[in-house]
Amino acid sequence: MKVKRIIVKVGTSTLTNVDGKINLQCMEQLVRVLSDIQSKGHEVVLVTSAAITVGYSKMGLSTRPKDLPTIQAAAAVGQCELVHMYDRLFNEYGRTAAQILLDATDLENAERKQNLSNTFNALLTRGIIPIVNENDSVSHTEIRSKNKLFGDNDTLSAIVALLCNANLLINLSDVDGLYAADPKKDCNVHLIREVSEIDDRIIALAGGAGSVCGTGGMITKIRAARLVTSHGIDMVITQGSRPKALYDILNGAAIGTRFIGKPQAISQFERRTQ
Ligand SMILES: Nc1ncnc2c1ncn2[C@@H]1O[C@H](COP(=O)(O)OP(=O)(O)O)[C@@H](O)[C@H]1O
Ligand SMILES: N[C@@H](CCC(=O)OP(=O)(O)O)C(=O)O
Repeated sequence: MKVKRIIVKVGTSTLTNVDGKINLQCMEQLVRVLSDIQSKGHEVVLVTSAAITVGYSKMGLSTRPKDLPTIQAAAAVGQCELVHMYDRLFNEYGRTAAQILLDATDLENAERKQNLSNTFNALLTRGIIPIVNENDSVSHTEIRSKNKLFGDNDTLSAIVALLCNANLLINLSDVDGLYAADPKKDCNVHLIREVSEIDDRIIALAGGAGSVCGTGGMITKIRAARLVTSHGIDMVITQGSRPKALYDILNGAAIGTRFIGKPQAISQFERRTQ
């Protein structure tokens, strides 16, 4: 297996149970697989959602709050809980994790963007696993989606993939990949295995979020795929409840839906390791 720099994004629908609490079985398996992949020499960045959902559940609320201050308070509570659990689990496997919270303004400013890129490189080259989320308690681009560039963790994961010159972006969701239509609305649709061109036809297949806690749905995943593939990075969407599939993906198996990076654009990291 060639050494790769991999970004793995996991969605709220995968990481939480219906009551909003962390799905510990899923998180444990994911951390175990990521730790193992890292032991094999790969560099791993985890982009995690679920802070808001885990937070409002821990605050004793039964549904997602509607007002911004309470949503942002929930994000603060949930992020603390998420990172505490990730840190404990990565420690169990002898790994060191680090938290990075960012928002659009960090990337608009050249100096902040460079600092961020340097931080990722410093962590990754030391074998530390960055755990990334949008800084929801400070910014509200994600929550209100005013900013079209940023605004959800699918997009965030794509931006992190570019910033880190990653080789591969893997998006773990509650579906097996991109279907010909939303499989929660039409159970007869087929899974699309490979997409080499993200055109209007592909964009038209994508619907919104499939659960109350998911925010972007398939459309933000396709936009993320369009961003990374235009920079030569492949993206795979697959089922998050089976993290062991990550081994097969790294071995080149046809798992989920693979969006093929444009061949003319090879990432700097690829050039470094060729
Ligand atoms: N064409 C499609 N193929 C697959 N899933 C789709 C499609 N259109 C809409 N969806 C919905 O997108 C959902 C995944 O997005 P989302 O709910 O935001 O999850 P996550 O929390 O993983 O980001 C699926 O559960 C599904 O209902
Ligand atoms: N930053 C938010 C996640 C927003 C988001 O994009 O969620 P999802 O669609 O589940 O990936 C949080 O941590 O709750």
